[in-house]
Amino acid sequence: MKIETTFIKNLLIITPNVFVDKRGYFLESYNKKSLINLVEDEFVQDNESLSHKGVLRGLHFQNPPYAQAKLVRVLTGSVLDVVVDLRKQSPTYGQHFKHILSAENKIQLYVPKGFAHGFAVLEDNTIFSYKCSDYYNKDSERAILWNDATLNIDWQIKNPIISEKDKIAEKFSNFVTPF
Ligand SMILES: Cc1cn([C@H]2C[C@H](O)[C@@H](COP(=O)(O)OP(=O)(O)O[C@H]3O[C@@H](C)C(=O)[C@@H](O)[C@H]3O)O2)c(=O)[nH]c1=O
Repeated sequence: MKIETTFIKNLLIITPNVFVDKRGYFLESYNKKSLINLVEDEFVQDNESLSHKGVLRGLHFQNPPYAQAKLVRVLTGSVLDVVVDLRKQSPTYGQHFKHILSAENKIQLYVPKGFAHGFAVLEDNTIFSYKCSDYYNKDSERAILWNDATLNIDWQIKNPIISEKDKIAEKFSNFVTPF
């Protein structure tokens, strides 16, 4: 497993070792010990979503004390994954990081607590899978507007398909971070 740091503190790119043989492949999708001292979260919930090409989900987070760290990956298809640093003491507060995650590259992102997370779907039948360090809590769900001008994110798709909830998400310009 290769673990790479990014320009945003504690945000990691994880590339698993893939063992290919005549049957197909094998990989360890999560190994707590390999991430020791880097990822201290205990993951308690696994989620999966299927999306069509052109879907955009995000930018989501849960308020403390229900904040979630996430370990995200793609099982089929591909996405542009985007995270925004919401930690007010962070030198990269308000900045975003993006990376292509695909069934082909098998890359995972470790997104600590204190980030908003979203993704734009680049292929039909994209299955997105992620581990979360806290349970879903409907009352603490928050969303920041994906196309807020202040964030200046190039999502690489035009006129995305988004949920009604995400259409009325908060503007980052009015946003007060809970982290
Ligand atoms: C996130 C979630 C949703 N749900 C339900 C609520 C709703 O009826 C349905 C669909 O939920 P949503 O529209 O919020 O799904 P979605 O827009 O895919 O939400 C997800 O987006 C990505 C970007 C994230 O980072 C995730 O943490 C999560 O917020 O599933 C759960 O039961 N458990 C969960 O953990």
